[in-house]
Amino acid sequence: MTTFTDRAAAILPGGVNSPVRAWNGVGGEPVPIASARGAYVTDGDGREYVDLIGSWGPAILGHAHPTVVQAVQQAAASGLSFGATSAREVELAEEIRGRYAPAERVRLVSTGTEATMTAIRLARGATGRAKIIKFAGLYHGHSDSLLVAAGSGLATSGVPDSAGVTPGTAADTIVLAFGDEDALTDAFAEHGQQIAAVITEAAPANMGVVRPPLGFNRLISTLCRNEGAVMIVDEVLTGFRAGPAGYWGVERDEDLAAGVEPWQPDLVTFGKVIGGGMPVAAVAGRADLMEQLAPLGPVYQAGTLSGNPVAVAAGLATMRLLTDDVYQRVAAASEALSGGVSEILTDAGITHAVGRAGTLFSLFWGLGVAPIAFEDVARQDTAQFARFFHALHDAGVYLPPSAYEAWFVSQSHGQAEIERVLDAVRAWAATEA
Ligand SMILES: Cc1ncc(COP(=O)(O)O)c(C=O)c1O
Ligand SMILES: N[C@H](C=O)CCC(=O)O
Repeated sequence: MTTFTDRAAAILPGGVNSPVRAWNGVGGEPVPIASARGAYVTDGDGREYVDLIGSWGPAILGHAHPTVVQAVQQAAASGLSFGATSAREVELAEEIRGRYAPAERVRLVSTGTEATMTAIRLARGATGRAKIIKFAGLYHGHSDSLLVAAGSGLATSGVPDSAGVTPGTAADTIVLAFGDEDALTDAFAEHGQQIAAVITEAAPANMGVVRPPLGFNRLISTLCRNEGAVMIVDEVLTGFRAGPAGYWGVERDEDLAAGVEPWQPDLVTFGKVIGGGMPVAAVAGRADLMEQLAPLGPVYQAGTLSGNPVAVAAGLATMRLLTDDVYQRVAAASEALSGGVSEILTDAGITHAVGRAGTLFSLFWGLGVAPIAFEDVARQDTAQFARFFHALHDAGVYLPPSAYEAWFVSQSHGQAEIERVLDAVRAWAATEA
């Protein structure tokens, strides 16, 4: 009998439309998902799972929030796409700037990949320089110059560089170990006048979740300012999820509490949450840089469906629902789940570490200390994670099928869902110990 996986694999390369959806990192056949509501996804056979993928980040309110669904339905009834600016695009951009002050100007695009690609082009156009610095294990989407030593699906596959990226393109990308202050300072000493930008995830979350070492983001900001380079902070994943003002906001609040002037990104990229599950992303930042974009400036960027009215309606409704109460519930779920899982593993003598950045977290398998650099992340026991993944899946919990991805909770993950996950972890730990 032909299975769904066979049918998908016969038409979609690898059976998927994005590699992280395949189960290459854990083995086995992915089940098709038919629907999602709140903290749950349901497969084609009607089996329900507590969902910890959350569409890889957007579903912070839980799936199919009625207010968001209604906003989408109303917007769709008024026309699917205009190809001209509409009021909601301005409102969404204002909503972003109202929560994230360095986003002085905002250009809406459709994917995080477009946002980071545009940010790089803008930095190069504004500085007249070619080289960029990125950190090993961090993922910024799939544009050529960023597909070097990348995290997420590339780390999962064990092949962090992509075929098809020319040596010339890759040569302009300098790769450094995340958190290595000396390497960063040396790179600026050697290439200072050639460096257009440093791009970093506000907190890495595509090689597991890594809290940046104290002062590392500030050092990037200082070196960029001193050398005339652009600091690009990628908040596609962390933006409006790690905290109300992304992970930048977490560090800003810590700085303010310590009486220190917060550092500022020059450019910042968003995606995921700002689209509420629809294709919306953004590049934003300092007005003088952003005004280098066409039609004001010489750096070209465009998109037929950029600022699509239906997608923007989902993003705007989502952003407007993101109250302090939502963030408190997400933080409580994240704390209860990460703390609960860790306690069970510790009691069972299973070596692990928890990586946390704001409300984001992931587990590192076989490592006693949360890693910072990708070379340490890569020492994880991925075989143990694969056993864990399948045991939880059998028990009705859908984890990201990779040891290199964050676990995504939402405001809908309450006590019942957390208990269901912890029961499944307890049962697995008893067999594994
Ligand atoms: C930090 C980060 N940047 C960029 C991207 C690319 O976004 P997209 O998948 O929407 O192209 C992702 C996720 O995919 C991401 O996590
Ligand atoms: N880790 C990726 C983004 O954050 C997962 C999304 C994808 O590549 O499909």
